[in-house]
Amino acid sequence: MGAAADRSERSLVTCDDITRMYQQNESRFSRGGGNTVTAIEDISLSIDTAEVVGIAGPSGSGKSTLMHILAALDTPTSGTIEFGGTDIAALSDRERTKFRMETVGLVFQRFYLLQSLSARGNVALPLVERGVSRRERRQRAETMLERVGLDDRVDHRPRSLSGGEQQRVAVARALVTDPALIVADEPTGELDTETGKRVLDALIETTEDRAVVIASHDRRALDRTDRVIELLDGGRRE
Ligand SMILES: Nc1ncnc2c1ncn2[C@@H]1O[C@H](COP(=O)(O)OP(=O)(O)OP(=O)(O)O)[C@@H](O)[C@H]1O
Repeated sequence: MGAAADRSERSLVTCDDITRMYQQNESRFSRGGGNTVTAIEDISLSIDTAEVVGIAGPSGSGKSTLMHILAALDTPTSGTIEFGGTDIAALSDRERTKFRMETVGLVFQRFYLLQSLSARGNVALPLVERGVSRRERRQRAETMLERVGLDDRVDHRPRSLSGGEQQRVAVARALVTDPALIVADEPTGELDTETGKRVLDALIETTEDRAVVIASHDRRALDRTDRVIELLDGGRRE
């Protein structure tokens, strides 16, 4: 599908012909001389506000590469990505980091929770750099933990929580800043059916005013989305 045809008035994120290449075996002694791997090629897509979009495709098809670009963690080698009218590739690294912190919530399969902090402390962390007062941070973190069904676990450290509970803490942390976009890479990967469902409930329930993108191999997760973008060998499968 062409970029123009895939665009709508309510578009939050628009990618036009994005390609991401990686240099392999690059070293100081063979600068630019390594093999080039094209992870994604000429992908165009648009994501609307309040949409839940799945990204599917076999291993190596480019899902994670696309998710990193959608999350403004990485930029394409060519093509453009616009987020609410902002050209992401035109930002400096510092500006892009600031933009990401204000706009995107990340949920990855490895939860990246800090072991030294309680569940509440982990969820409150993104609010520290925003200058939110300690009292309000605690309150907002507890509200968010309640929303994901962990109100009885607020004082627990991550290592005393199950995998599913840790993933729900990660979801609460991604939601606490009220981001316009949630980018979730394999959020239910290692979870049993019931726990996976709870994680998805927490992610999807709150989508009235935000978009959610979920990359997954898990059919049960993809079935919960509004539509699925299928990748194959770095391109969109038609
Ligand atoms: N940093 C990198 N350096 C070199 N090649 C990379 C790099 N990251 C990804 N690739 C390559 O790009 C292609 C797409 O990888 P990507 O991780 O996006 O796929 P994926 O669909 O997420 O796979 P999986 O489902 O296994 O996680 C693969 O061929 C991979 O080997």
